Amino acid sequence: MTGAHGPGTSAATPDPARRGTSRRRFLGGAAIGAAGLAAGAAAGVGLASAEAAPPVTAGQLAAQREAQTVPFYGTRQAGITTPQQERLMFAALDVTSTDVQDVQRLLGRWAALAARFTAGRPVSDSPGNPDAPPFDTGEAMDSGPYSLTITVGFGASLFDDRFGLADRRPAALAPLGTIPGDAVMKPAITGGDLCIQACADDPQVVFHAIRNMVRAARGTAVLRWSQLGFGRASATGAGQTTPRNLFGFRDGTNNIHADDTGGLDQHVWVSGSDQRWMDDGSYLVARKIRMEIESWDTDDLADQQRIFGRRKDTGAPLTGGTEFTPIDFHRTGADGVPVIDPHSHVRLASPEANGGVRLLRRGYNYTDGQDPDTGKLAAGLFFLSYQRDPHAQFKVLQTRLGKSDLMNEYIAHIGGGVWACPPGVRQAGDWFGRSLFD
Ligand SMILES: C=CC1=C(C)c2cc3[nH]c(cc4nc(cc5[nH]c(cc1n2)c(C)c5CCC(=O)O)C(CCC(=O)O)=C4C)c(C)c3C=C
Ligand SMILES: [Fe+2]
Repeated sequence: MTGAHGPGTSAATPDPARRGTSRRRFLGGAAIGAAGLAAGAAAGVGLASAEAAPPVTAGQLAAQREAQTVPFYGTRQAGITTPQQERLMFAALDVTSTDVQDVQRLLGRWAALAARFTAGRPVSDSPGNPDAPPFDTGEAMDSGPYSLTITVGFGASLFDDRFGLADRRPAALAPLGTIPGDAVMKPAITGGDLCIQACADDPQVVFHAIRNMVRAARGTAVLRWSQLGFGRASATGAGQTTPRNLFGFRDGTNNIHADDTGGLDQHVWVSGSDQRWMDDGSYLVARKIRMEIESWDTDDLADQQRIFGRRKDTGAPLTGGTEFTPIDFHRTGADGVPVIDPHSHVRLASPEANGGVRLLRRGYNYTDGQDPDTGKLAAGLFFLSYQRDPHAQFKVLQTRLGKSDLMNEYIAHIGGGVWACPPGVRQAGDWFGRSLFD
């Protein structure tokens, strides 16, 4: 079903395998300089008494961070178990063409662009024709990749009767139905035929990636809604310190970490499902969750901690220990009352209360500035979660949380969606979700 020239072969998206101009040519040098210093320091151990290794400067560390790349090609998409970067831009798009070959070509163009952007390269190595708009929009021209990852997903609506894909829709992508707490989901920021999650350690790099991928969709798909995120609100890397959400609590302590391959295989990566094209993929459930931070800030510390079941300063469970001490859900106080409130967030979301259910959280804090109607800060958590089956995982947890989580007084789910993220793009010329169309 591939188009005559196959996806990804248009003039505006040259072969990503071609070596060309780096978005920032001198960065390689800067990174090698810093790495060289580190290697020199290691090699020079024997000489240490004679000559101390020069310290690595803040500038060199910043250059290293800027030059950092995450491999794009692979069996599984990056951006799912990749240690979480600092910045997010998320986009949901609707397909406007009714020709399935347009969709395939778009997925090929996106794969070629994603390969380039994640390597720190612009849309094209050519400056283009002075009488035509430039190939690349330019705002990341002086920037390295900053660990950019680009992850693409397919919404349930892509499997309607437009593209002949109805019988390829996995059971796991069937609509979740109404879940307690969903009453205020706004259609304008919910759903979408396609989604792109761009994560990097720089805000302009994620913006550039989404902007140019939306631009490359012109004539085939349009932007439906988007979201910027900052200050990763989950830890996914084993060595990452646990970040804080906008309620000020450590978030991600009990997440599935990148080195827990058994946990990831059990809870995150699809294998042997009813639609084999999804093997090595994962399902993304996103929720834009508004947080009433002004009222939260009037609540006393003891109550805030009761709501989560954890201490605000250290993240340790209220039953004692340090951040990573297992929670003792059976402990009662001298008064016979459970130390971890029966309606606390950690109890209701725990595997113990949900038949072992877990998911991988990858959320970001967000703010849309001030709410013009109320004057309050429009801020919250852009909850991103990956799993094998949203029905058996997200829905089970959110059904319990939506009914009686103490936190519900301070939050509202206002948008989001579910997308099937196919396996990885294997090599140049391959495209996102090729196995879906085979
Ligand atoms: C349906 C799933 C979940 C939603 C929605 C959700 C929203 C949400 N969570 C926080 C803050 C914290 N969550 C924490 C733990 C936690 N949350 C979920 C699931 C959802 N959270 C799970 C599965 C867990 C882990 C439970 C466990 O195994 O112990 C924590 C505690 C620290 C941690 O382990 O990460 C915090 C804090 C907010 C603010 C929020 C919506 C705005
Ligand atoms: Fe949570």
